[in-house]
Amino acid sequence: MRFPSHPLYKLSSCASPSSSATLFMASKQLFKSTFSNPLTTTPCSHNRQLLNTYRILFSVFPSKPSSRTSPFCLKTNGCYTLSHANVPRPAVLENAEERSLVAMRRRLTQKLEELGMDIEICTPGQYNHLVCPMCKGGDSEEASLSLYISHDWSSALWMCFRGKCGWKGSTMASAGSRPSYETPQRITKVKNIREISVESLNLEPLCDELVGYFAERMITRETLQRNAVMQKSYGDQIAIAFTYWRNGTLVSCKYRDIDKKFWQEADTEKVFYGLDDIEETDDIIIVEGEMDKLAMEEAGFTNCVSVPDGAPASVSKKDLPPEERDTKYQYLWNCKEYLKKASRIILATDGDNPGQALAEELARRLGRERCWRVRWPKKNDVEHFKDANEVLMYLGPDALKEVIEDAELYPIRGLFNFRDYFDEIDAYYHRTLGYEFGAPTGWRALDELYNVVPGELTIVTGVPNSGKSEWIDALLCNLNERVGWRFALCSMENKVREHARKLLEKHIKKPFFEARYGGSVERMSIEEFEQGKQWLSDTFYLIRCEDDSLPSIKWVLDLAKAAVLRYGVRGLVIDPYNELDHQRPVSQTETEYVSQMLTMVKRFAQHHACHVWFVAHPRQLHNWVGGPPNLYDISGSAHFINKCDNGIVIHRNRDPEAGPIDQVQVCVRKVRNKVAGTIGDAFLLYDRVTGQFLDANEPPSLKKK
Ligand SMILES: Nc1ncnc2c1ncn2[C@@H]1O[C@H](COP(=O)(O)OP(=O)(O)OP(=O)(O)O)[C@@H](O)[C@H]1O
Repeated sequence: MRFPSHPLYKLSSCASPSSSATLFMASKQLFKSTFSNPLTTTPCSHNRQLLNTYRILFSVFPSKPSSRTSPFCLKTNGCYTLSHANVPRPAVLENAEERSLVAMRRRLTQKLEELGMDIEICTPGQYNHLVCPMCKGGDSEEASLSLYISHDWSSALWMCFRGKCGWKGSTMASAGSRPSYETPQRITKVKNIREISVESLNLEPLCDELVGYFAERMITRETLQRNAVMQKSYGDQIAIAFTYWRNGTLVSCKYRDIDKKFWQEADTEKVFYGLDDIEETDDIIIVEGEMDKLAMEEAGFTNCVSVPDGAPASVSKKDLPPEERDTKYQYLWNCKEYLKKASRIILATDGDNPGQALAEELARRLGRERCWRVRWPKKNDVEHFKDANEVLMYLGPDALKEVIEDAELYPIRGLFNFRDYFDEIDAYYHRTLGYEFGAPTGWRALDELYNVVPGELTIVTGVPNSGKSEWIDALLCNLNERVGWRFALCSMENKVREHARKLLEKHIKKPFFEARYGGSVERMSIEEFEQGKQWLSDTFYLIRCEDDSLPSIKWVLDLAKAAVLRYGVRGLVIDPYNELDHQRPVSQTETEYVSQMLTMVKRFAQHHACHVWFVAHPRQLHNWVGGPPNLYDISGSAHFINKCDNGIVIHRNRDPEAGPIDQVQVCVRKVRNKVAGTIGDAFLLYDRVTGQFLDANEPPSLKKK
């Protein structure tokens, strides 16, 4: 039957004085108690039905649950409470009965464990809740499997309460008996949708006290009337009844008690609450609860619907299921005719994580391009208001209206506006990010041309023996000395001890050994050496393949990521490129491979704000006449020069007639970021004794004996 005058139903004509007296008493109950009737304590009709099924099923067992705890007693948040009491184990098996109990328990345990149930914390004679071995509790990993083990461990019966799974079965401890169970049902469709009416559900007009309850939440009598909010009596207790309509016909009803426990009429159609309000509307607001839908109306928005089932715990990682298998969001597909014309859908779900997950799930299904989202105003310095009803209650209808008017486009992954980055751009402008101009190299001549920006990639090349590795080491020492950076080193050609020697010489500015190359310069003392070792371990982290295999770029970057996260390194050296494992699929050219590899390196650099120096050799130069090579000469691909942020060629003079033999030319051949430098050549002097690089006009800081 149809609700007689919806939406013009007059609540004021509701209760007679006598009935309102009864209701007043009843509502006292409502305000302080939970319902004694188990039907009213289940959160949804589906579970209620299952409970009924259970009662019938469990009557086949001879022993009754000993616990007086209701098998499905509800926590205030609507979750089932679990009993984790341990089963007492007899210390001594005094008689045959006890021995047989232990044997049965062992056999039953084994059978259940074979089915994947972990029953260690289960108590016999009670309903225990476990993670279902079939569906693993879905995305939220809820303990959805209800397992009943008989008192004497002779049998067990189970059912998974997840709509998508529904796995159920039973088994006996007796030898030879096999468990019987049905395969999980994949789709739970509401079969045989019931025809309901206000009369058949025994719905009543709201009593004054409930109207008062809504008034406290700033929901007026007019709004309640327009939405046909009613009540239902359960013995001496009452619940609010939110009526669900489609084309003026009552299709479902959801009840709520004062503890915010919800349950819904069984076998009714799942639709949005307030569906008829969005017929033919271009703009639609979707909220997470009936109270929010009513709150929106107070702010002047009737074009609003509420989802019927609340929000998921998190966004599903799976692809969207086909419509007919999308059980959790059936209500959306059932209402698709109403939604398809909407050009703007404002997702005004709760500001908490489930609310945001719901917004994302809705946007995935409705099409992000026509979705908008709201930002709930601040409650205080740390918190925001959670939903529409909270905003209405604390800030009033105008503030709620403003929230909706200020709705912003729902973000589409990969599609941005500069506005999305304003915080970052502001920080860049005000130079609060750090190293916007790059960290200086420590050489006056070079600082004009090249500065080290976090997140950039520098390719370093030069003919063999030109001093590439030495120069990078010297640069790292400078950076550490000036700005305290630490580094991850993947230097495959260096023995660890030799690399340590080179770095220590640069740091201590004395030769490591008393040997020919040191000439008359004093060797570093044991104290200096010990202090240097401490500096080495505080400054560098080594990425090395401990077996003979070549490391892949992915392997190197994964370890570098660990070094960033664990030790806060700001730079990574990969020296040289050709010592990495470069196996590639036959279908891929070297050029494609290099491009892909450099993309990975750049992503790593940007994501972790870590500068990467990548050493690559030039290809064999047949007609080399002693000049610095070109960046396009790098062996493998032009992508090295194309993809890097900075390209540097290290070149040294080997002809005494052409100039000083210790002179090093640092050719900055590419600088993408003009803030950090420009192309040009800087000249440094190499001190072979200490491995230091010095500005050409600066005398080496050598200590003579
Ligand atoms: N300007 C220079 N004058 C003299 N010797 C130098 C100069 N620069 C580097 N060397 C010496 O050249 C040798 C090789 O240096 P380094 O390993 O840095 O070169 P590289 O370019 O990385 O070589 P490769 O391409 O073989 O890896 C070292 O012994 C180093 O001391």
